[in-house]
Amino acid sequence: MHLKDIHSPQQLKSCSPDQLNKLAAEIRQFLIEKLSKTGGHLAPNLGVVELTLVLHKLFDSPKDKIIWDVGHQAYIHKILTGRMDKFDTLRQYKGLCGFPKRSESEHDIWETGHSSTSLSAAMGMAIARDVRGLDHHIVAVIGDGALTGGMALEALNHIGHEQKDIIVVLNDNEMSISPNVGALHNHLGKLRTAKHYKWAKEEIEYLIKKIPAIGGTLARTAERVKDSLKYLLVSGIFFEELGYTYLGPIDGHNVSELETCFRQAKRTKGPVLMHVVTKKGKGFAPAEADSDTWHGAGPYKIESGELIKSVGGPPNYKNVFGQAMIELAERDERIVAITPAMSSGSGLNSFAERFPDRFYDVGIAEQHAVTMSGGLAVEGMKPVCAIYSTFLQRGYDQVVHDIVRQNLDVCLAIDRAGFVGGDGETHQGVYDIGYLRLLPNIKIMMGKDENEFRNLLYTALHLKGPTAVRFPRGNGVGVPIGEFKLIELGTWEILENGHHVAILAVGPMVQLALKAADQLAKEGLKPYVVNARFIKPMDEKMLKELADQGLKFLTVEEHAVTSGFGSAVLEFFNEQGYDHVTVRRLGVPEVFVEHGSVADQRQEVGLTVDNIVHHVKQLHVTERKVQRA
Ligand SMILES: Cc1ncc(C[n+]2csc(CCOP(=O)(O)OP(=O)(O)O)c2C)c(N)n1
Ligand SMILES: CC(=O)[C@@H](O)[C@H](O)COP(=O)(O)O
Ligand SMILES: [Mg+2]
Repeated sequence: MHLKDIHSPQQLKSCSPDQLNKLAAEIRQFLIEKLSKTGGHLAPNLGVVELTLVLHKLFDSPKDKIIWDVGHQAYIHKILTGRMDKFDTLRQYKGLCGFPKRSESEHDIWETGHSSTSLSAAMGMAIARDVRGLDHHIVAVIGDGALTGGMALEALNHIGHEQKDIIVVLNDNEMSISPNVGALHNHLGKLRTAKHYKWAKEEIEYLIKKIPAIGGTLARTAERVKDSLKYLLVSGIFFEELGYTYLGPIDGHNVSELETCFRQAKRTKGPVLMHVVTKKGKGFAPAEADSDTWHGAGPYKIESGELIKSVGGPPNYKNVFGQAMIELAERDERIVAITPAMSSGSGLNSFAERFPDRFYDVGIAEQHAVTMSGGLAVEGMKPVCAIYSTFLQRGYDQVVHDIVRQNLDVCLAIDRAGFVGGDGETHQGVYDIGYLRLLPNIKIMMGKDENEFRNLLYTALHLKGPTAVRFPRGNGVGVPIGEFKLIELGTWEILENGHHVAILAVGPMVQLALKAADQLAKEGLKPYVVNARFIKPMDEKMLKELADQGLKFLTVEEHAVTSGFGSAVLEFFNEQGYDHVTVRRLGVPEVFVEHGSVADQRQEVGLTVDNIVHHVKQLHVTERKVQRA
């Protein structure tokens, strides 16, 4: 059977291990070829080819539920469930989602993107199954990185307590995006090397009982031997003490071994922890050698493994951040950088090499990262918690309860603020202004370009109390990088003087606003263009001055309109008694914006030069109507 013949997982049921191995080779070739054009999460997927094949051979999806934690490694699952022909559109606008998507297939039983949710979802599904008297299997595939996520441990604890029939497949490749961290990771390391402790106790009993004649007696005796044997061997005692039957470590690339273990897991009552050891990037040498880089890669040349990157041009914001952090840490030994498992993505690898004792990758643990930053601050350090906007959602109570309420000097460096492109709806950074600006004490800011971003980071580190410095995914504008300079808190910048309408733009939207102003000038219209670089506190003096001129306002932000910067402007004028000021808000409506390019996403919601032009003109028209009335 060839890969092109597979249209349903049912076709795998009759495949021999040898046939599955041949399919695995075809799948790897398919992934390497397709992703060389589209980019995507190559290394994670190359590591789970055999695992996914055996899962779909031995379990009956969608009756049996297969959940993929993070879900970035579900490409083979998608290939085997009828979506192979869509891979040319992977992570593209209106194309195949890079994560499980319920609307794509009945086999995508649970949508993921953020890490560590699979076990909680599995528990919910298991309770539902049992309450309804059903008997299907529930399998959650979770990586060693995702297992460091707090909610995964919460669920692991609960499942063990309730003794639910759930098969937890720990896909252990020793890697998060970067090398995995933590004591649990170290424990797994011991288990990984325990080649002799291959089977759970049931399997030992099963083998002993097969010994002719004396097997039965021996089995009873073996109870004591086995228990002592278990303690003698490096065993999954951590998991077994939590109530799991531990099976492993298992070679995650050995189809026969995987089949034997999954068959054993299927007949085991109660929760099972299958410890599967895999190689991230397996089958593509560059990805095996550097699975951090190839965790999520852009297009590349297959032969050389060379990533196809645009050379020259403006610097990437994450690199601007990383460089700025090094320069700032050289000046101030109190500065400490914290990242929840995103050191590469946050541009902090060089910082980590330069200041190893002032850099902490805490694992996929956003809540811990935020509160640990608070601990650093109360002891006089200057923590910079580098965290994607979307992942900060995971640590929100810690921001409220631990940081802002205590008014601690913590700087939240909020990366990927705005649209993120291919990761799509689970990763858009479009809510943080809304969930932060309502809090007392916090200052929120976003630069119009990479140079101002540096200066705002510098300013934030000189302010008392909590700060949030937002910056987008992708490249800057290409402006010269100057010396650090302080920017007065709460001051905006008028970039274009004008009349009738003031465009108040945040971050990258400033560039769109300036382009719109250029277009409008050709038609004799000249709006103000204001760089609203402080979202909280706003430049209230300037707002009043502009309103007193009778101007109308157009706010532009790559953020949810509801609760965003534009709402803050509306609230301000309302509270200040400016009852007749017109404010139009451009931003992200109350929809989840799916994967595609950032340009696609902006186009979809109307964050475009043309739409800004349209709204300024519209405000002029209403202006003339009011004058005529
Ligand atoms: C809450 C959250 N934080 C961070 C991330 C970013 N992230 C995506 S995959 C990943 C590493 C996952 O490691 P692991 O679970 O071991 O899977 P592997 O890539 O090794 O297969 C991280 C940190 C995320 N998706 N969700
Ligand atoms: C799957 C996941 O959550 C991460 O791999 C994420 O895709 C990284 O995003 P960036 O590519 O913006 O660093
Ligand atoms: Mg891993």
